[in-house]
Amino acid sequence: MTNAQVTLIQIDNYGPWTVTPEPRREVDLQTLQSRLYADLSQLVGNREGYVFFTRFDNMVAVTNGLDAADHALIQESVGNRYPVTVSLSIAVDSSPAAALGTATGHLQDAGSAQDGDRREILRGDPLDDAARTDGDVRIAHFDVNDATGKYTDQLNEFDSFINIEQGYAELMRYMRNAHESLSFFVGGDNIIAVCNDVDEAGYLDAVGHVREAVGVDLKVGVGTDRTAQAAGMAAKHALETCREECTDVEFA
Ligand SMILES: Nc1nc2c(ncn2[C@@H]2O[C@H](COP(=O)(O)OP(=O)(O)OP(=O)(O)O)[C@@H](O)[C@H]2O)c(=O)[nH]1
Repeated sequence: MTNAQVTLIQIDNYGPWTVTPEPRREVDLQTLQSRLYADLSQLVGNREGYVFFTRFDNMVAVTNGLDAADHALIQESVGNRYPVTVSLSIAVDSSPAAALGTATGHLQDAGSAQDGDRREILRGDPLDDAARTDGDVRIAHFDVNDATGKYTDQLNEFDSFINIEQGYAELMRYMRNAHESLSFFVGGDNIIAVCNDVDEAGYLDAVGHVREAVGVDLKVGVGTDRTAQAAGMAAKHALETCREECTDVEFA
């Protein structure tokens, strides 16, 4: 059984900050958000986790292997580097969607995202080190078949983007509803899903659903390990096997 440790990262009181004392320049907000994501990706990545940018003001991380002290250090580091602070909430569940739901609940209980007094909350219980196994994190790395030939080299960038985003929108909803899995667009034509125990038929259904709904062809490599990065790397190798064998789904 998988045991995903998910951390919700939320910028504290960000909405009011973006308009105080008057609306801040959009380019500065975009720069702050992308730099914060880059720093978090490295801070969590150095400890074998993954961070997904989702809406930038809220980000989702898979943090198996990071304990409470690691989270506190990351929080402190952000507070020292940025004009904003972040709250972190951790939860563990065999269902990634349930883990994120629990983590979100802890933070909502502590106050609103736009509450000026709710800052640098750190809540939740990381997975006990003794309980960790090589089966804790399952990552499915989805990739569009021949995105270059079908979209990038054929269409203008915006129409390519619409096709990729429509594939993403269908997949994220399907994986969320059918498999309690969390899927994130990570650039290019790539989507990384944090999954629970989905079998081959489940992935084939997801790929078939997206093909039928919006005409986007996907393949997927699946990896399982103790940490997000190890599982993610195994998933990438499985994706290479899909390319070699011309298959839709491969497990590492
Ligand atoms: N984030 C991320 N992006 C990638 C990765 N591999 C490729 N990309 C991006 O995806 C784009 C398309 O690359 P590919 O998926 O290799 O190309 P393709 O034309 O779809 O070919 P096939 O996948 O072999 O069918 C690249 O331009 C990159 O932007 C990856 O592992 N991670």
